[in-house]
Amino acid sequence: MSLIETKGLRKVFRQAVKDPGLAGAVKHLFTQRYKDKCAVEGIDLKIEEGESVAYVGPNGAGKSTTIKMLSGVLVPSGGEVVVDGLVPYKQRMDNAQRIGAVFGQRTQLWWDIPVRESLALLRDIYQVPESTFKKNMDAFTELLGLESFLHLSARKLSLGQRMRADLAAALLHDPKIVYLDEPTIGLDVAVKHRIRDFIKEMNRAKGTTMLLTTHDLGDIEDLCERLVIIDQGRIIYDGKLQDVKDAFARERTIHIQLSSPLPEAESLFRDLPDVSVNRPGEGAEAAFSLSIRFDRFRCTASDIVKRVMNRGEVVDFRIDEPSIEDIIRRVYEGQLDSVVLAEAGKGSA
Ligand SMILES: Nc1ncnc2c1ncn2[C@@H]1O[C@H](COP(=O)(O)OP(=O)(O)OP(=O)(O)O)[C@@H](O)[C@H]1O
Repeated sequence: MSLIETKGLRKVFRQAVKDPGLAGAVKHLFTQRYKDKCAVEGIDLKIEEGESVAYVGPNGAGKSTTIKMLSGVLVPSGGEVVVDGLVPYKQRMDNAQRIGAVFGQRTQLWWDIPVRESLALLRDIYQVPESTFKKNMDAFTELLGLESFLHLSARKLSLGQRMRADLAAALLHDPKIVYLDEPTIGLDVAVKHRIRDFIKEMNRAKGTTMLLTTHDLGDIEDLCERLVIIDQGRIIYDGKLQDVKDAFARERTIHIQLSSPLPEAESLFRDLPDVSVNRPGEGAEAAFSLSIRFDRFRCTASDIVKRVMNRGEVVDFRIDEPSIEDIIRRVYEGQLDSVVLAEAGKGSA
């Protein structure tokens, strides 16, 4: 059995239907109307020990609801969920010992006491042995740079400091699984990198299984090999991040710097389909540089560079990798349907 396994997992919320304005609120007091909102609609998910999985989707797709069911906060309306052999909503205390959770929008630290004391309280709650506590505190203090604000209360922390303290709090008891809900939201680039490095290190050194929800595509590319895309409560893609890139980002661009101008470079590629040549920059600079776009399934980067090298001296070149950002945006916008995505997933799993 996988470390995390769900079968047909569902969650239906009962939502109040109110007419707008004060009149609507008053009317609702007397004649209550409700509708069912299916937030998660039959999720089948298997996550193995040590995996790092990105769980992404547009706003309202059902990501947080899934994580809340995995962590035992919400009781499912249907289906099955087993995490490390436990049913989270039935065995909440045992489950809590094995998981850690970071919610970017909220903190689990006590608002008015110094971070150092919050962490000591968590040590007692989770009954972390003193030697583990000390080892983890030393490692986290260094990796996350906690020293300068351990004496401050959570109330006084900046967002980046708070997030680093929250990560330490979530991992203090060496959980097998960590749920990260938007762990880098609103952070500057330097703190983001620090947090990503820390997550990678925990996954690498301790084999911690990570399930990450994020709208930050840098997080996904940096931290996860597996991508699960959810939309309207259903999984529409589950496979390797690289497969999605391969299927939808066929286009590559090689930027070449030349030692002398190369006129009519277009003629070098006449026999190759789907190759186009641009000259970035202005004036003299444009004469020395080429940007060549090609379909990597129809020809290779070395084909392109070789042809240029036969006619001129190449000083430098770089290849632009496809960005996952555009692909996921297209999925969100419904441009790529589930059939096409399923095709991309063949060969993963
Ligand atoms: N407690 C609740 N009561 C009623 N409806 C809810 C509740 N929690 C979530 N929902 C609804 O369920 C759907 C899924 O919400 P969820 O928070 O899981 O989405 P999400 O994918 O995490 O979105 P986001 O990226 O915006 O955080 C939404 O339509 C939301 O309005």
